[in-house]
Amino acid sequence: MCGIVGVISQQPVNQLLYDALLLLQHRGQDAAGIVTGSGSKLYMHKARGMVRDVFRTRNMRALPGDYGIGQVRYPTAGNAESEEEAQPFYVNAPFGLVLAHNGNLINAVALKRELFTNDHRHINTESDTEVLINVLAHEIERRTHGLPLSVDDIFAAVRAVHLRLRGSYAVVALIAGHGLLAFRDPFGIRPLCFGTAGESGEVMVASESVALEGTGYKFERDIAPGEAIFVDLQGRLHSEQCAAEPQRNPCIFEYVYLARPDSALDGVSVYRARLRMGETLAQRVISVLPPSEIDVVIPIPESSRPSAMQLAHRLGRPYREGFVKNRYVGRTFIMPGQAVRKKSVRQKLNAIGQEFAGRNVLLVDDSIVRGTTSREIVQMAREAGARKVYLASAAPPVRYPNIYGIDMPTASELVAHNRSVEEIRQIIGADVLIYQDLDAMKRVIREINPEIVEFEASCFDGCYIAGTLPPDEGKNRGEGVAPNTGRLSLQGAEEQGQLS
Ligand SMILES: O=P(O)(O)OC[C@H]1O[C@H](OP(=O)(O)OP(=O)(O)O)[C@H](O)[C@@H]1O
Ligand SMILES: NC(=O)CC[C@H](N)C(=O)O
Ligand SMILES: [Mg+2]
Repeated sequence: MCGIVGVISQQPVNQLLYDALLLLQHRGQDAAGIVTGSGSKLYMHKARGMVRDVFRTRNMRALPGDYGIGQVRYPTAGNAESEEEAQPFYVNAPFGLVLAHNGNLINAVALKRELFTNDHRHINTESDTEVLINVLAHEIERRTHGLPLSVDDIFAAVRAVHLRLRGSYAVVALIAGHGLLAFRDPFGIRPLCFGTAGESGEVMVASESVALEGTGYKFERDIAPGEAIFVDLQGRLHSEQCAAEPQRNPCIFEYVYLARPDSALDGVSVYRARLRMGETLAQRVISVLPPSEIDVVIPIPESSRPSAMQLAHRLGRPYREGFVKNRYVGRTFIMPGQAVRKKSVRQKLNAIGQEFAGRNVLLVDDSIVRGTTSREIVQMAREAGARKVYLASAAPPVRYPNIYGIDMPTASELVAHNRSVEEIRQIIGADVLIYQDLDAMKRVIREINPEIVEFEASCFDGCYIAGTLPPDEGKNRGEGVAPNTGRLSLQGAEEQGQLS
């Protein structure tokens, strides 16, 4: 996941984009970038770091204009350390195009090769997003060739883009002097919605509804899977379904962890989904442990709170805040590198001794992925004097890699991969370990919006609806993964392109 935003206004948009990115900061902490447009001139600033660090006053002053896009990055392809891979990306032809992307392409290596051999386009970084912008640019260029750009050309280009890309992509792009384009992959894996403000048709597109609400925009609707919308500089909104067979399969992990609870994605309030997950988890707990064995239910802040609260309510046991979160430490799961993640758990969370001393505690987390948090937390609960430490996860075991925009690309790093619940329990060191049931979780979220027929839930069920990595890349995954990061790498694609 990453956070993306785009806006067309009649006023300067630099502060608006900054504010929206701050509201999306939980989706990406590694890099941030904004591009604004004034007439047909584009202005860009992007760098590694959190929003507050990347944009100083002088940078903000250098972003004039009344339309723009922004991104906060959580790298899932290429190199987290590369400043160049911060988004948005820019290509000068046709017209001047900038683009920001949330998601992950699984055929980026093949596309890079194709772009080089057939389209004579050079990709200079390891980022799949640079591939994406070049595919879009090529498809727009093919349709215009020196002629003025029409809305039909734009939608025809998006249709062609859908045919070439595999994987997940929610996209915002500016076409200099023309307007704002946004589209979502045919499965709608990553979220994207838009809202309006004022009488003059100001439009904002964002990954999550919280970015609209927090900046004074009225949520209009989600962008449908496969749909594209184009807003011209006068604020006229055009939309078209550009995929042949769209189907709504939102990523279920957004509801578990990625999104903010005060957002609604694809018609589902994330907060409500988390409360319901707490209810189904309570049923699992009751089937394993009599509630009388539990003295207190304690959430592992931040994301597990709604589920833990509802679970405690269902069990009729007290809910207590046993861990205090240092608000100046970011989300640990989306930090790059295991060493920094491990260190950050202790920096981030501290136990309140009296909530643990002599008690049987049920700790609740939203998910257990690498097990970094759980291992540390269980140990901290014991150090604080807990008699028994039970652990419940509001998500099912994460057993398979995610290749659609969550940075868990290798199975071996997942604590639940190829392990029984008992084996995981021993590794984590809990007295009892209880997981959510996948079907129950899907059912309760689907009850909130029955239009969602299926979810993208590959990290739980190993089913990859938008395709898997090609066998050679799968085989080379160890090598095809950038050193120390575990992320997919595009290295070598160009050489192969040159040879063919
Ligand atoms: O098993 P792990 O690999 O440790 O990953 C899972 C943990 O990481 C996340 O917390 P994070 O600190 O990122 O964010 P939060 O404050 O939103 O809970 C998630 O909420 C779990 O607590
Ligand atoms: N998490 C994401 O959405 C990542 C976007 C893109 N694949 C990148 O690595 O920059
Ligand atoms: Mg957490």
